[in-house]
Amino acid sequence: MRPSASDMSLTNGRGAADDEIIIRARDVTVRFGEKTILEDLSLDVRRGEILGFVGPSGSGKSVLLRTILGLNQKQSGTIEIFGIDYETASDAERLAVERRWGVLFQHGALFSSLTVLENIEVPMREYLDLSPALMHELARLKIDLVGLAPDAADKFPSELSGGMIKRAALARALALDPDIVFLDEPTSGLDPIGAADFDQLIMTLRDTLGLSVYMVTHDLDSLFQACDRIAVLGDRKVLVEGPLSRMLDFDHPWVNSYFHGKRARTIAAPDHVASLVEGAR
Ligand SMILES: Nc1ncnc2c1ncn2[C@@H]1O[C@H](COP(=O)(O)OP(=O)(O)OP(=O)(O)O)[C@@H](O)[C@H]1O
Repeated sequence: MRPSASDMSLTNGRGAADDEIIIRARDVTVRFGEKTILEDLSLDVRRGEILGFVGPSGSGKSVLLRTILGLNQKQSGTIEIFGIDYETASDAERLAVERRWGVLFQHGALFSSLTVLENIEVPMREYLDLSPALMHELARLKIDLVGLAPDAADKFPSELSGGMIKRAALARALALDPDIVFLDEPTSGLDPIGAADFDQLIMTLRDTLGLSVYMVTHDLDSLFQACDRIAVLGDRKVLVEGPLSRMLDFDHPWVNSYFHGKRARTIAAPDHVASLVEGAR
């Protein structure tokens, strides 16, 4: 059963007890031409936590995600992931880091010409040296892990619902048994029950696999019910990070309107949480 919103206002989840920092960003500045997107930004992600990353549209959430993944250049600052600075790392170190993360890009980003099984096998082919039979077997385990029916394996993305696409993309992100997954807007486009189911899956994976989760989201339900900690991006840096209770106490116009707005008040109401739990059954 999902924890209640009031439970979630406390520091919670297995990550809270374990302070090991697996991503440490310090004083990160990213510019595109004259435009500064991130300036002296610092952020920690701890092992075993679900960190929700939120902020106004266009504030730079995707830019930060891409910068952590080494897909964007930064002008200054450092980002260590598993204690390794990806930018200055050797090829072997980079490979080792890449094998420990999985990414679910916005809209799933599955290869449309490949089946679900083949999509999940893409990272396995890239990073592991396994026989086709073993890869098939592992890919089928991932399909089961994310709650898809076995017959999803042979379907193409065009044959899947939005929720199934998210799950298939998550299965691909989990292909290498990563320590951390990066999720960019994982519940966007899902109906509330589908989104609640997906959040529940993420929480189960955190609890059973000890997975750390970095989740960019606009979804207040996810922030209130799934995230152990939240970080808010604004004014080119992390304005505040901590459990939900910290967001609720933090005095900043955007943070106030987001976490105390009408929609947030509805979500925080226990009846709403109960109805979501009931609906997800
Ligand atoms: N490669 C790029 N070149 C130039 N500008 C870019 C590039 N990538 C992102 N930007 C700019 O950086 C800013 C932040 O974009 P980003 O996509 O990170 O916002 P976001 O917070 O993820 O927004 P949303 O919540 O709407 O997805 C935007 O003004 C965007 O136009």
